[in-house]
Amino acid sequence: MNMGNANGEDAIEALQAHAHIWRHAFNFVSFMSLKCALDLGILDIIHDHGKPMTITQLVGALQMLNPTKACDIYRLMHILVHSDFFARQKLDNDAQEEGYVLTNSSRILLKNNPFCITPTLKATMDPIITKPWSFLGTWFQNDDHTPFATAYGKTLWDYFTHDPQLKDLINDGLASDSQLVTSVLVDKCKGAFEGLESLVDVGGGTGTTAKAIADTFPHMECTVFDLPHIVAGLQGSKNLKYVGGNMFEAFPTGDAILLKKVLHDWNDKGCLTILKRCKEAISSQDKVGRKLIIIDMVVRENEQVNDEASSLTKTQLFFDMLMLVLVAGKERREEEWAELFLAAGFSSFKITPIVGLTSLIEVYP
Ligand SMILES: C[S@@+](CC[C@H](N)C(=O)[O-])C[C@H]1O[C@@H](n2cnc3c(N)ncnc32)[C@H](O)[C@@H]1O
Ligand SMILES: O=c1cc(-c2ccc(O)cc2)oc2c(O)c(O)ccc12
Repeated sequence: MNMGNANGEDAIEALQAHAHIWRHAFNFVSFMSLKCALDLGILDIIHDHGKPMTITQLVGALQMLNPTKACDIYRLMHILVHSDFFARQKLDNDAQEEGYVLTNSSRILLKNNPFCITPTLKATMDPIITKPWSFLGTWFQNDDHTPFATAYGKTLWDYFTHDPQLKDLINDGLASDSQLVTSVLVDKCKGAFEGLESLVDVGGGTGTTAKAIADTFPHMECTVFDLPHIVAGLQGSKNLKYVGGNMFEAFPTGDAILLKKVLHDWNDKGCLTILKRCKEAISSQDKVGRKLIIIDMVVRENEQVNDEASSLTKTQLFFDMLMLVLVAGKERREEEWAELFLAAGFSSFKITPIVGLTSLIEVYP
């Protein structure tokens, strides 16, 4: 673009640039509008209505709505239709009048959907979690560990100790996120677990994944290992137990160690320490078939073959930024994983994409 001497083509380019910039600058509007729809319970109201719901019916059903704001609900719905969280449908074949219905992206947010990810979304949308993003620029210029630490003067883990509500919000979020991945895992990736007599889910949180594995493989002894305050008071079952401790020190051994969304919380140095501990733990077992199983993202940077692949990569990069802002972790590309495995002394690995953003990585001693 010629900066000094604007002509018609320059102006068109500038207008396109404006549109591009505003579209990105206002990405938060879809996010906040969706948060508002969740806060007002609009998704469940439209679902419970059972057929396309007109704006008048929706306004009538929003019992807490201040009547002076009723005329603005259509504006909220307008942006959410554009963001593909709702669609408009004719009330019936002959009718002119339209009503709102849910789309695939909003159905998964309904309370009774078994794969509901609303808790994860609520955690990510919480003002305590969104505030550190404003400190990203400051963080690049200071010595703090994370933008979260710049915002609050402490790590996310330390924040949890004085705000158990935030801890519960994030843990519920991670547990809800586990449901979908885990159900695909024990169905489509069953082979990865077959033949294992014992498995330790290190950083296993409240045990959503290990419970599903223990139920699918009743002969497998499963252990959930996490920080003492995370597993305190949790009840195991016949083939599932909880153990508290610090994974940087020691953890129980088994035929397989599982690390699900644990390594993305740590920088390379932290990951290397955890991976070396895992290598020691499975190497101490004198059996064939021992392995480390990782469930995490493998960022697919060079596969922009179509819009869907490119949008998947972009979402993975968003998560990468989330890890940078909250916990000094990162989402890794295949080459980055390979380097870590090699440095920790593993001999080989195999990646199997599970669903959407996440992959299963089997790593061999
Ligand atoms: C992102 S969460 C993943 C939880 C679970 N694996 C999942 O997929 O939902 C990371 C987990 O690592 C645990 N963790 C963090 N530091 C730990 C440590 N030093 N020792 C054991 N667990 C730890 C956290 O408590 C948390 O449950
Ligand atoms: O707020 C989060 C969200 C995630 C998360 C959710 C869904 C995914 O598919 C991947 C990651 O992970 C988090 C995390 O690991 C953490 O330590 C704190 C917060 C979050």
